[in-house]
Amino acid sequence: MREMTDTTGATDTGGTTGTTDVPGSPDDAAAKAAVLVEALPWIKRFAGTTMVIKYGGNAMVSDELRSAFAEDIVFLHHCGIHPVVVHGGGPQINTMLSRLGIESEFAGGLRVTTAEAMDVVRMVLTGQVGRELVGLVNGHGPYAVGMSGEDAALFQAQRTGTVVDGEPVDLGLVGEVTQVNPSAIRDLVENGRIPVVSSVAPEISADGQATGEVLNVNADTAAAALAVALGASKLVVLTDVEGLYSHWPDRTSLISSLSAGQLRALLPTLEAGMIPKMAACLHSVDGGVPQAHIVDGRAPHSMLLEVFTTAGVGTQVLPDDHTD
Ligand SMILES: Nc1ncnc2c1ncn2[C@@H]1O[C@H](COP(=O)(O)OP(=O)(O)O)[C@@H](O)[C@H]1O
Ligand SMILES: CC(=O)N[C@@H](CCC(=O)OP(=O)(O)O)C(=O)O
Repeated sequence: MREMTDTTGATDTGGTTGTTDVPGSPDDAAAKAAVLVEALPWIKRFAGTTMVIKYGGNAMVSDELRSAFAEDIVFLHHCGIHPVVVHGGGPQINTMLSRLGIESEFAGGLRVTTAEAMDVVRMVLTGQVGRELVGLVNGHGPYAVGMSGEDAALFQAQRTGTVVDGEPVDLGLVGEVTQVNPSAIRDLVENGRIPVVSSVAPEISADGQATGEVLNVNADTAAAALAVALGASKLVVLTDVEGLYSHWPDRTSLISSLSAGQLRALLPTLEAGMIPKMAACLHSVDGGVPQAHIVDGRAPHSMLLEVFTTAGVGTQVLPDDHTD
């Protein structure tokens, strides 16, 4: 098990093919066999469990990466793991908003969302990004089913604001998931499907009434709420950075592993997109998910390295009382 350490990010994935191995040579074959054998304990440990994989918009930057992501998801599925994908799409929303001439700003890592922007958020997440991921996964077989938090009452959300420099900020149509009804996700998983979830949610008022509005939920926050509700064995968050840095942007300060308590202490010092991301990891671990991981989605197949190798990659968050 990794200790809380700052590393340079160099990771021994144990058994990857050496550059000196000649393809097809006995050494090359032995190295490949070692990689497969190393995966065995992890397959045994996680087969039959549900993993929530959050795919950030910044990690979807090329066709190659998106295809590799779909392969990894199908790989998990065929190892007997039940992947549930929650996707983001922040940069894709930005592109559409600017194409339409709609201004957009962020506060505390969350989009200040007007009614006009909300229409675009919903359209891009459910109609564009989600559809594309469903299509890529289904290139491998009839697995993926797209859903939003509005479908089968998956999520209910209440409006939330944020605090920047001690001042409260009104975020408009932004929500925090207050209720998850995972029965539709469970039905899909039991039937061999891979749910692909967009993070918009119907609004519920403080007295429990549906308001008829739809709220924009940060995808990290939605993924954490879903991981807790599903009793997931892991939350894996794919983003555009190697993991959490204790002294961002000092690239020598990558944290390979930290406890929930250590993360709680670090959280007030974080900035930008890392705030909802690390708050989501903390929420999931506090809610009973045994481990949460931040992984660099720009490195093809980084998720497979995280799940199936001993050293893992990126940053992992563990409960305070973890034992192994
Ligand atoms: N302490 C930190 N460690 C790592 N990244 C950080 C940190 N603080 C801020 N960041 C920034 O947060 C970004 C990831 O958040 P975000 O852009 O919202 O990703 P995503 O689209 O995957 O949700 C990184 O690319 C980096 O620029
Ligand atoms: C409230 C809020 O900020 N919602 C996000 C939802 C998409 C998202 O979270 O996408 P990434 O994971 O790619 O950042 C947004 O509007 O950008």
